[in-house]
Amino acid sequence: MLEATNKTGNRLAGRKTAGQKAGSSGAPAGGIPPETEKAAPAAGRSDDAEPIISIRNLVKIYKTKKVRFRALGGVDLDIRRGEFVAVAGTSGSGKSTLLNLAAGLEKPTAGKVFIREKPIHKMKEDDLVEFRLNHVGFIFQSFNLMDTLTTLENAAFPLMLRGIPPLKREKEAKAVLSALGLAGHLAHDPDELSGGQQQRVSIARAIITKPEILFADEPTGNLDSETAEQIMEILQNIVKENGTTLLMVTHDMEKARYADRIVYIADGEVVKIEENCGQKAACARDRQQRRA
Ligand SMILES: Nc1ncnc2c1ncn2[C@@H]1O[C@H](COP(=O)(O)OP(=O)(O)OP(=O)(O)O)[C@@H](O)[C@H]1O
Repeated sequence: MLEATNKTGNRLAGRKTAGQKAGSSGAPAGGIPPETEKAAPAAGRSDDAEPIISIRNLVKIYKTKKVRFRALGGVDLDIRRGEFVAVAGTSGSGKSTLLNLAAGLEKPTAGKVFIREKPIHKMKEDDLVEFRLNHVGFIFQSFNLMDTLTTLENAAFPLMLRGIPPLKREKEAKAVLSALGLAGHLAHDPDELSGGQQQRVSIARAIITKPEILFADEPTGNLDSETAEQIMEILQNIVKENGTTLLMVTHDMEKARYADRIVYIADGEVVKIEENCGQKAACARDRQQRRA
Protein backbone atom coordinates (compact mmCIF):
# COMPACT_ATOMS: atom_id res chain seq x y z
CA MET A 1 0.00 0.00 0.00
CA LEU A 2 1.04 3.54 0.35
CA GLU A 3 3.62 2.48 2.81
CA ALA A 4 6.23 2.56 0.25
CA THR A 5 9.29 1.75 2.21
CA ASN A 6 12.43 3.57 1.17
CA LYS A 7 15.89 2.13 0.98
CA THR A 8 16.56 2.92 4.59
CA GLY A 9 13.28 1.52 5.78
CA ASN A 10 11.32 4.76 6.34
CA ARG A 11 7.63 4.22 5.96
CA LEU A 12 5.57 6.69 4.01
CA ALA A 13 2.52 6.28 6.12
CA GLY A 14 1.02 5.82 9.51
CA ARG A 15 1.69 3.76 12.54
CA LYS A 16 0.87 0.15 13.25
CA THR A 17 0.61 -0.78 9.61
CA ALA A 18 3.67 -2.88 9.28
CA GLY A 19 2.25 -5.55 7.04
CA GLN A 20 1.08 -3.20 4.37
CA LYS A 21 2.68 -3.14 0.93
CA ALA A 22 3.78 -0.32 -1.28
CA GLY A 23 1.39 0.97 -3.92
CA SER A 24 2.79 0.52 -7.34
CA SER A 25 0.63 1.89 -10.06
CA GLY A 26 -1.63 4.69 -11.04
CA ALA A 27 -4.18 2.52 -12.77
CA PRO A 28 -7.78 3.13 -11.83
CA ALA A 29 -8.93 1.18 -8.80
CA GLY A 30 -9.93 -2.27 -9.89
CA GLY A 31 -11.66 -5.10 -8.14
CA ILE A 32 -13.40 -2.88 -5.63
CA PRO A 33 -16.29 -4.72 -4.07
CA PRO A 34 -19.64 -3.89 -5.63
CA GLU A 35 -21.58 -1.15 -3.92
CA THR A 36 -24.07 -3.47 -2.40
CA GLU A 37 -24.52 -1.41 0.72
CA LYS A 38 -24.76 2.24 1.55
CA ALA A 39 -24.45 4.03 4.82
CA ALA A 40 -27.70 5.03 6.47
CA PRO A 41 -27.69 8.71 7.46
CA ALA A 42 -25.85 9.30 10.71
CA ALA A 43 -27.83 10.53 13.67
CA GLY A 44 -27.44 14.25 14.24
CA ARG A 45 -26.24 15.08 10.73
CA SER A 46 -26.54 18.80 10.29
CA ASP A 47 -27.23 18.86 6.57
CA ASP A 48 -28.40 16.79 3.66
CA ALA A 49 -25.22 17.06 1.60
CA GLU A 50 -23.93 13.71 0.41
CA PRO A 51 -20.99 12.79 2.64
CA ILE A 52 -17.69 11.77 1.07
CA ILE A 53 -16.76 9.75 4.18
CA SER A 54 -19.37 7.87 6.21
CA ILE A 55 -18.39 6.09 9.39
CA ARG A 56 -20.92 3.79 11.05
CA ASN A 57 -20.73 2.19 14.49
CA LEU A 58 -16.97 1.82 14.16
CA VAL A 59 -15.37 -0.36 16.80
CA LYS A 60 -11.71 -1.20 17.25
CA ILE A 61 -10.53 -3.63 19.87
CA TYR A 62 -6.81 -4.27 20.13
CA LYS A 63 -6.00 -7.70 21.42
CA THR A 64 -2.58 -8.83 22.48
CA LYS A 65 -1.57 -11.84 24.56
CA LYS A 66 -1.88 -9.77 27.69
CA VAL A 67 -4.44 -7.08 26.97
CA ARG A 68 -7.71 -6.49 25.24
CA PHE A 69 -8.31 -2.78 24.76
CA ARG A 70 -11.31 -1.11 23.21
CA ALA A 71 -9.79 1.90 21.42
CA LEU A 72 -13.00 2.85 19.57
CA GLY A 73 -16.41 2.09 20.96
CA GLY A 74 -18.90 2.67 18.14
CA VAL A 75 -18.21 5.90 16.27
CA ASP A 76 -20.68 7.43 13.81
CA LEU A 77 -19.55 10.34 11.66
CA ASP A 78 -20.25 11.86 8.26
CA ILE A 79 -17.74 14.11 6.56
CA ARG A 80 -18.93 16.30 3.72
CA ARG A 81 -17.10 16.82 0.48
CA GLY A 82 -14.78 19.83 0.77
CA GLU A 83 -15.05 19.95 4.55
CA PHE A 84 -12.16 20.36 6.98
CA VAL A 85 -12.85 18.23 10.05
CA ALA A 86 -10.57 18.12 13.08
CA VAL A 87 -10.71 15.19 15.48
CA ALA A 88 -9.62 16.47 18.88
CA GLY A 89 -9.03 14.69 22.15
CA THR A 90 -6.46 13.86 24.76
CA SER A 91 -3.63 11.39 24.34
CA GLY A 92 -4.94 7.84 24.01
CA SER A 93 -8.52 8.91 23.28
CA GLY A 94 -8.55 7.06 19.95
CA LYS A 95 -7.88 9.84 17.43
CA SER A 96 -5.22 8.08 15.37
CA THR A 97 -7.17 4.85 15.51
CA LEU A 98 -10.18 6.63 14.02
CA LEU A 99 -8.07 8.18 11.26
CA ASN A 100 -6.33 4.90 10.46
CA LEU A 101 -9.63 3.05 10.21
CA ALA A 102 -11.22 5.85 8.16
CA ALA A 103 -8.30 5.71 5.72
CA GLY A 104 -8.31 1.92 5.54
CA LEU A 105 -4.85 1.67 7.10
CA GLU A 106 -6.29 -0.64 9.75
CA LYS A 107 -9.31 -2.92 9.73
CA PRO A 108 -12.15 -2.31 12.19
CA THR A 109 -13.25 -4.96 14.67
CA ALA A 110 -16.82 -4.00 13.75
CA GLY A 111 -18.60 -1.23 11.91
CA LYS A 112 -18.33 0.33 8.48
CA VAL A 113 -16.43 3.01 6.61
CA PHE A 114 -17.55 4.26 3.22
CA ILE A 115 -15.46 6.61 1.11
CA ARG A 116 -17.24 7.86 -1.99
CA GLU A 117 -19.71 5.07 -1.18
CA LYS A 118 -17.00 2.41 -1.47
CA PRO A 119 -16.99 0.04 1.51
CA ILE A 120 -13.46 0.57 2.77
CA HIS A 121 -13.99 -1.77 5.72
CA LYS A 122 -14.25 -4.78 3.46
CA MET A 123 -11.87 -3.92 0.65
CA LYS A 124 -8.94 -6.24 0.04
CA GLU A 125 -5.50 -4.78 0.67
CA ASP A 126 -4.57 -4.62 -3.04
CA ASP A 127 -7.73 -2.68 -3.81
CA LEU A 128 -7.10 -0.37 -0.88
CA VAL A 129 -3.62 0.34 -2.22
CA GLU A 130 -5.03 1.43 -5.55
CA PHE A 131 -7.87 3.33 -3.95
CA ARG A 132 -5.55 5.33 -1.72
CA LEU A 133 -3.13 6.02 -4.53
CA ASN A 134 -5.91 7.48 -6.62
CA HIS A 135 -8.10 9.27 -4.11
CA VAL A 136 -6.25 9.95 -0.86
CA GLY A 137 -3.19 11.82 0.46
CA PHE A 138 -1.51 11.45 3.86
CA ILE A 139 0.38 13.90 6.06
CA PHE A 140 2.02 12.72 9.27
CA GLN A 141 3.67 14.34 12.25
CA SER A 142 7.03 12.78 11.41
CA PHE A 143 6.95 13.90 7.73
CA ASN A 144 7.97 10.39 6.57
CA LEU A 145 10.12 11.66 3.72
CA MET A 146 12.53 9.31 2.02
CA ASP A 147 15.94 10.44 3.13
CA THR A 148 17.71 9.21 -0.01
CA LEU A 149 15.51 11.34 -2.26
CA THR A 150 15.67 15.09 -2.86
CA THR A 151 12.81 17.50 -2.25
CA LEU A 152 11.82 17.25 -5.90
CA GLU A 153 11.98 13.44 -5.94
CA ASN A 154 10.05 13.10 -2.70
CA ALA A 155 7.26 15.34 -3.95
CA ALA A 156 7.13 13.56 -7.32
CA PHE A 157 7.16 10.08 -5.78
CA PRO A 158 3.39 9.39 -6.01
CA LEU A 159 3.51 10.33 -9.70
CA MET A 160 6.32 7.83 -10.19
CA LEU A 161 4.08 5.17 -8.59
CA ARG A 162 1.44 6.16 -11.11
CA GLY A 163 3.87 5.64 -13.98
CA ILE A 164 4.05 9.32 -15.01
CA PRO A 165 7.18 9.99 -17.14
CA PRO A 166 10.10 11.76 -15.38
CA LEU A 167 9.90 15.13 -17.17
CA LYS A 168 6.18 15.48 -16.59
CA ARG A 169 6.37 14.51 -12.93
CA GLU A 170 9.28 16.88 -12.33
CA LYS A 171 7.35 19.71 -13.92
CA GLU A 172 4.32 19.03 -11.75
CA ALA A 173 6.39 18.62 -8.60
CA LYS A 174 8.22 21.89 -9.28
CA ALA A 175 4.91 23.72 -9.65
CA VAL A 176 3.51 22.34 -6.38
CA LEU A 177 6.76 22.92 -4.48
CA SER A 178 7.01 26.48 -5.80
CA ALA A 179 3.47 27.20 -4.61
CA LEU A 180 4.58 25.98 -1.18
CA GLY A 181 7.64 28.27 -1.18
CA LEU A 182 10.22 25.57 -1.84
CA ALA A 183 11.43 26.53 -5.33
CA GLY A 184 14.89 27.25 -3.92
CA HIS A 185 15.19 23.86 -2.20
CA LEU A 186 14.44 21.37 -4.95
CA ALA A 187 17.80 19.58 -4.78
CA HIS A 188 18.03 19.46 -0.98
CA ASP A 189 17.87 16.17 0.90
CA PRO A 190 15.35 16.02 3.77
CA ASP A 191 18.10 16.38 6.39
CA GLU A 192 19.11 19.66 4.77
CA LEU A 193 15.64 21.13 5.35
CA SER A 194 14.00 22.64 8.43
CA GLY A 195 11.04 20.85 10.03
CA GLY A 196 8.56 23.24 8.44
CA GLN A 197 10.19 22.78 5.03
CA GLN A 198 10.09 19.00 5.43
CA GLN A 199 6.41 19.17 6.28
CA ARG A 200 5.79 21.34 3.22
CA VAL A 201 7.53 18.68 1.09
CA SER A 202 5.28 16.05 2.63
CA ILE A 203 2.25 18.23 1.88
CA ALA A 204 3.46 18.60 -1.71
CA ARG A 205 3.77 14.82 -1.93
CA ALA A 206 0.27 14.41 -0.47
CA ILE A 207 -1.43 16.84 -2.86
CA ILE A 208 0.51 16.21 -6.06
CA THR A 209 -2.03 13.65 -7.25
CA LYS A 210 -4.87 16.11 -6.48
CA PRO A 211 -6.54 13.71 -4.05
CA GLU A 212 -10.14 14.29 -3.04
CA ILE A 213 -9.31 13.50 0.57
CA LEU A 214 -6.37 14.33 2.81
CA PHE A 215 -5.75 12.55 6.10
CA ALA A 216 -3.42 14.40 8.48
CA ASP A 217 -2.27 12.99 11.83
CA GLU A 218 -0.84 15.71 14.09
CA PRO A 219 0.68 17.48 11.06
CA THR A 220 2.22 20.22 13.20
CA GLY A 221 3.23 18.04 16.15
CA ASN A 222 6.97 18.38 15.47
CA LEU A 223 6.97 22.09 14.64
CA ASP A 224 7.41 25.32 16.58
CA SER A 225 4.28 27.41 16.99
CA GLU A 226 4.98 29.94 14.24
CA THR A 227 5.84 27.26 11.68
CA ALA A 228 2.83 25.25 12.84
CA GLU A 229 0.55 28.21 12.10
CA GLN A 230 2.00 28.51 8.59
CA ILE A 231 1.36 24.81 7.97
CA MET A 232 -2.20 25.10 9.27
CA GLU A 233 -2.83 28.04 6.93
CA ILE A 234 -1.46 26.02 4.01
CA LEU A 235 -3.79 23.12 4.85
CA GLN A 236 -6.75 25.44 5.25
CA ASN A 237 -6.01 27.02 1.85
CA ILE A 238 -5.78 23.63 0.18
CA VAL A 239 -9.29 22.86 1.44
CA LYS A 240 -10.66 26.24 0.36
CA GLU A 241 -8.95 26.51 -3.01
CA ASN A 242 -8.96 22.90 -4.19
CA GLY A 243 -12.19 21.75 -2.55
CA THR A 244 -10.23 18.95 -0.87
CA THR A 245 -11.77 17.15 2.10
CA LEU A 246 -9.42 17.14 5.10
CA LEU A 247 -9.66 14.90 8.15
CA MET A 248 -7.05 16.00 10.69
CA VAL A 249 -6.25 14.54 14.08
CA THR A 250 -4.85 16.82 16.78
CA HIS A 251 -4.59 17.12 20.54
CA ASP A 252 -4.09 20.88 20.16
CA MET A 253 -7.26 22.98 20.24
CA GLU A 254 -5.53 25.94 18.62
CA LYS A 255 -4.95 23.80 15.56
CA ALA A 256 -8.43 22.24 15.70
CA ARG A 257 -9.90 25.74 15.38
CA TYR A 258 -8.67 25.96 11.79
CA ALA A 259 -11.28 23.32 10.89
CA ASP A 260 -14.88 23.81 9.76
CA ARG A 261 -16.01 21.25 12.32
CA ILE A 262 -14.43 19.82 15.45
CA VAL A 263 -15.21 16.27 16.54
CA TYR A 264 -14.30 15.72 20.19
CA ILE A 265 -13.39 12.18 21.11
CA ALA A 266 -12.87 10.71 24.58
CA ASP A 267 -12.25 7.07 25.51
CA GLY A 268 -12.95 5.99 21.95
CA GLU A 269 -16.31 7.74 21.68
CA VAL A 270 -17.49 10.94 20.05
CA VAL A 271 -18.61 13.16 22.89
CA LYS A 272 -19.34 16.39 21.00
CA ILE A 273 -19.36 17.77 17.47
CA GLU A 274 -19.01 21.50 17.05
CA GLU A 275 -19.44 23.62 13.94
CA ASN A 276 -16.60 26.09 14.04
CA CYS A 277 -18.13 29.47 13.56
CA GLY A 278 -14.67 31.00 13.40
CA GLN A 279 -14.56 29.46 9.94
CA LYS A 280 -16.84 31.57 7.80
CA ALA A 281 -17.60 28.96 5.17
CA ALA A 282 -18.96 26.47 7.72
CA CYS A 283 -21.14 29.05 9.41
CA ALA A 284 -22.47 30.53 6.20
CA ARG A 285 -23.43 27.01 5.16
CA ASP A 286 -25.10 26.46 8.53
CA ARG A 287 -27.08 29.65 8.37
CA GLN A 288 -28.20 28.85 4.83
CA GLN A 289 -29.38 25.42 5.92
CA ARG A 290 -31.23 26.78 8.92
CA ARG A 291 -33.04 29.27 6.68
CA ALA A 292 -33.95 26.58 4.11
N1 LIG B 1 -1.64 -1.74 18.30
C1 LIG B 1 -2.20 -1.49 19.49
N2 LIG B 1 -2.30 -2.45 20.42
C2 LIG B 1 -2.88 -2.23 21.61
N3 LIG B 1 -3.41 -1.04 21.97
C3 LIG B 1 -3.32 -0.03 21.08
C4 LIG B 1 -2.72 -0.20 19.79
N4 LIG B 1 -2.79 0.98 19.13
C5 LIG B 1 -3.42 1.85 19.96
N5 LIG B 1 -3.73 1.23 21.12
C6 LIG B 1 -4.42 1.85 22.25
O1 LIG B 1 -5.59 2.45 21.78
C7 LIG B 1 -5.80 3.70 22.44
C8 LIG B 1 -6.01 4.78 21.42
O2 LIG B 1 -4.77 4.97 20.72
P1 LIG B 1 -4.62 6.14 19.66
O3 LIG B 1 -3.25 6.06 19.12
O4 LIG B 1 -5.75 6.08 18.70
O5 LIG B 1 -4.80 7.42 20.58
P2 LIG B 1 -4.58 8.96 20.22
O6 LIG B 1 -5.79 9.67 20.71
O7 LIG B 1 -4.23 9.11 18.79
O8 LIG B 1 -3.36 9.31 21.15
P3 LIG B 1 -2.11 10.31 20.92
O9 LIG B 1 -2.67 11.69 20.86
O10 LIG B 1 -1.29 10.09 22.14
O11 LIG B 1 -1.43 9.87 19.66
C9 LIG B 1 -4.60 3.92 23.34
O12 LIG B 1 -4.95 3.63 24.68
C10 LIG B 1 -3.57 2.95 22.85
O13 LIG B 1 -2.78 2.45 23.89
